[in-house]
Amino acid sequence: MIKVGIVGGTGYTGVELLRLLAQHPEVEVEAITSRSEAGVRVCDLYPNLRGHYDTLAFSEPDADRLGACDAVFFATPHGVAHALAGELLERGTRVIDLSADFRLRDAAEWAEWYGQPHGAPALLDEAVYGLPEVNRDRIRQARLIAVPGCYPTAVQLGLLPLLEAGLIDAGHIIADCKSGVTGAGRGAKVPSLMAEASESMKAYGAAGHRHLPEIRQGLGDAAGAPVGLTFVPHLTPMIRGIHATLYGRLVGEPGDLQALFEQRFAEEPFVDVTPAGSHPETRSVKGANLCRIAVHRPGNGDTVVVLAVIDNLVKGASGQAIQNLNLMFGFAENAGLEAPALMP
Ligand SMILES: NC(=O)C1=CN([C@@H]2O[C@H](COP(=O)(O)OP(=O)(O)OC[C@H]3O[C@@H](n4cnc5c(N)ncnc54)[C@H](OP(=O)(O)O)[C@@H]3O)[C@@H](O)[C@H]2O)C=CC1
Ligand SMILES: CC(=O)N[C@@H](CCC(=O)OP(=O)(O)O)C(=O)O
Repeated sequence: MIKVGIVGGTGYTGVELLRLLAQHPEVEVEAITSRSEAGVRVCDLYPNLRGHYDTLAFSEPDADRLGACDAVFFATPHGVAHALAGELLERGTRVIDLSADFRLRDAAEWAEWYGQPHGAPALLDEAVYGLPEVNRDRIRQARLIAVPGCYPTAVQLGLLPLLEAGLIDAGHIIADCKSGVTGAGRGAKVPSLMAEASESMKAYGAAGHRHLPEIRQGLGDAAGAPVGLTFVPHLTPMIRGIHATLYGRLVGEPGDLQALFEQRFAEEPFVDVTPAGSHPETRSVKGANLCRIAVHRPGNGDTVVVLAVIDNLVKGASGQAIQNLNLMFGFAENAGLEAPALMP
């Protein structure tokens, strides 16, 4: 058994880590932090966890307690992991950061998009981008993981086969994405109110969202050259889920696209290429650490359309974070992540 800590345990990704880790055979949650709920028992705030963590209580973030853990997850707003990660690594604790603090390789680009100076540029060289479908071997050796964002996970997985094979024009890619409201976190915000978000749908960030540089970085690696990407996120009246509709212009004759996708992900435990002609639904991945992908070529023309769905809190955050932990510690990659999706 290893001991883990969670910084930011009251938020949606924090409690999702707890839900998934309750089924993990190799992990014990040693510490969970919250400044606002310190002293409160986890099962009193989250009744779904009654019977699982009955003695575990939130505590103030404390470097000594966290530093006694084998690994610490940061499920916190941007900037928090910058301040604590270096000290934890020095104590021998591995760090898995669910925020964007270590996702961009360039500290100046991070500062530009996140509106504050990068707080730990010296750690960027060793941070590994935690997308196992691309970086599995590096993740196994890593001490510091930057878990990909939710939109970036769906968009990159959906486009990797096409870009790696050089089958689409990398200069003109479109990612039209929809998210459920838990993507905005648990903090009270007017756009997340039921009366604002239900029975309606809106785009946001069309002129430039902070996930744009992260997605461009990953797709550029896959293509071997900078990519041109239009990314437009939308807020939809779901609790969980990301739906990405991805458009690329084919260059030349692509062959069998269904076979290409099936072969690319044949060995991937958490990517499901759905049958030709299918349209995966967000509810088919709800609660599961899974990306389901369908590929279409309308009218046999020169546009390829990829549909990718994930649960933003699982493959888009906490499940993917645990997948990284499993690789780092040599556990079965699916430990704690075996539950199928919740339907209906
Ligand atoms: N929601 C999603 O779908 C996804 C979220 N992420 C990222 O994961 C991170 C967490 O997201 P989410 O769970 O939605 O966020 P929430 O807003 O729901 O929760 C944030 C948590 O961080 C704690 N916190 C806030 N400020 C600090 C601080 N300065 N020091 C220590 N703890 C702090 C809060 O508790 P308290 O204030 O009591 O200490 C709370 O527990 C974010 O970076 C988010 O962008 C990534 C992928 C998907
Ligand atoms: C619906 C909603 O507001 N979504 C969030 C992104 C979700 C997310 O988790 O972003 P990170 O992974 O980078 O933290 C947003 O658009 O900012």
